[in-house]
Amino acid sequence: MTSSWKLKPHPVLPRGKPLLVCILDGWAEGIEDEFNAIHVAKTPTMDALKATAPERWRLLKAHGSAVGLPSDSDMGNSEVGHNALGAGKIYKQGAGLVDHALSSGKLFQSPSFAYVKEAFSASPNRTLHLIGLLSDGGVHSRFDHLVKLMHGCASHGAKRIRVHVLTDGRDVADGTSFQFVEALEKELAQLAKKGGCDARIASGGGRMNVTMDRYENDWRIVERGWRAHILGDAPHKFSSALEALKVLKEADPSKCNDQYYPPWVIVDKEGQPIGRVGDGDAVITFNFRADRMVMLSKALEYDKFTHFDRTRFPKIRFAGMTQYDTELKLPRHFLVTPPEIQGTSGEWLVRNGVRTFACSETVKFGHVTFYWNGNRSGKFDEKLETYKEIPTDLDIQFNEKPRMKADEIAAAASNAILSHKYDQVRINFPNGDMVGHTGDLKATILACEAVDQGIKVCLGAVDQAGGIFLITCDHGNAEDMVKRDPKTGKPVRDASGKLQPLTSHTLAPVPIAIGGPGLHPGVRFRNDLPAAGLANVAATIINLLGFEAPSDMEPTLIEVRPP
Ligand SMILES: O=C(O)[C@H](O)COP(=O)(O)O
Ligand SMILES: [Mn+2]
Ligand SMILES: [Mn+2]
Repeated sequence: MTSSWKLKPHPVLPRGKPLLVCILDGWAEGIEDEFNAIHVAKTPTMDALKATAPERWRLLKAHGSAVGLPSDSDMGNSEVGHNALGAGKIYKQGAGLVDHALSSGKLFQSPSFAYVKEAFSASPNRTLHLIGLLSDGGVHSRFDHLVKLMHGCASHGAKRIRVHVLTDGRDVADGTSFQFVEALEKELAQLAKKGGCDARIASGGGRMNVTMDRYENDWRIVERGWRAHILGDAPHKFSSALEALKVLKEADPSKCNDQYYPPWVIVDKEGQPIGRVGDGDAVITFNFRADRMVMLSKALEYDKFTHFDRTRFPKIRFAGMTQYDTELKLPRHFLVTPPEIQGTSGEWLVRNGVRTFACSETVKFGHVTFYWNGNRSGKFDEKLETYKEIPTDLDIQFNEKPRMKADEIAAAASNAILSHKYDQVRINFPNGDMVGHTGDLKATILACEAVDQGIKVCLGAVDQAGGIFLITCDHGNAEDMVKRDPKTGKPVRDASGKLQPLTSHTLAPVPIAIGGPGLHPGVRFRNDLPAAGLANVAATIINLLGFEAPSDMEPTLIEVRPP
């Protein structure tokens, strides 16, 4: 170890106490009424932490500028939340970086733009394909980015544009796909009118069913997207995107929501797909967030690829909105440089000999590894780190089995704590978030109860091992399951009097609690950091492991007073 990586021992807090770091995904403090799944759920373990040790329980900011998002009206999300938690610093994140690259025009001056432009400006027959999430959620993508990108490409010579759209219903309300498609059709018509550009929607599907899988949970999802967007092949063929959404929903209203639409393609009068990707075409994926674009990028970029049979592998010029994996350098070409996250707590701790066990089930596994470590897919040190992924169940929606793998995660964490092989045991319970995104209130209540029971098991192990715990969350979701009037906070009803489920994250602050028999009795939360956020957690963890935190991290949340 070079001396620059050496952390000073903490003046009071010792090393050698196993530390549980437990992230409850999608869990925050909200209005306490019947639409707050956490409030309604029986959560005695979390309730006791709040009630019995007020100096060791507090709230943290988990949205907007506190996690590097463009504005305080941006809800938090797992990417920026886990980046901030792991790095201990606030970085300007993807959405803001793309805003700047587009408004300054720098995006269109980048070498990667020149690279894709070469394809679409070579001949009017060469097509530019844009693939991504059609949404203004600001989590994976934004509608205004897509619009600016299309217009910019047209003014740089694109004569034929095909947009392949994944419908959202997860970061925005279910059913809004219709509005987004209508708005996109208007922009495409403008491109035709103003620029003589033949611009159309060519294929699509629901984001949870088509293309946007993550962490290699289910390659069949990406394969369905490949077939629709690249090969022009899908079980459902329509003459327009609006027709696709309408007809599919009417045929099977229970299954065809925005998140889960099956793949569809737009065909011409002869029944031929209008947007197959051919040799020499350009492809841009317009999502800025990494996790759900990595798998598609592999399929688009890698010569050697075994996850499914691509049938045809067109020779394309491909660029991502950003580089989705900087370790893998994937994709090679990207329009906006991603934040360079350096000196994360993971790296500091490894370089000071701390042994870590990290675990979640597949859908959140990369959150406590890849995102925690600053968007890095590998380990820092094979010997000091153990990563355990518990496979997520396939082929069911998350409200069908709200316990998900909470029991397995709790058991793995407890065993790791009791083994005394690790100094830090870091886990993520996905339930509040994954079930919260379904909009199913009853199931989300069960999900929160499962998480609370999982925490209880983990805290039992912490007690037995004489350890310490730090429990916190990455952003809100389960604490608010209904759309509300922003001024009054009262639930809003649609024209037919029905309440509208809220499937997205929220702006709410998240709790953090510390404790355990190994915690020095004088440790308490400081009261001079009222605006602290997720980025203050890394220094806190480093202190609890017996070190002083690096000076460039956001300040620690704790102080030690004489007991
Ligand atoms: O990708 C998703 O599932 C949602 O868009 C955001 O959820 P996450 O930020 O909790 O992963
Ligand atoms: Mn999350
Ligand atoms: Mn989520």
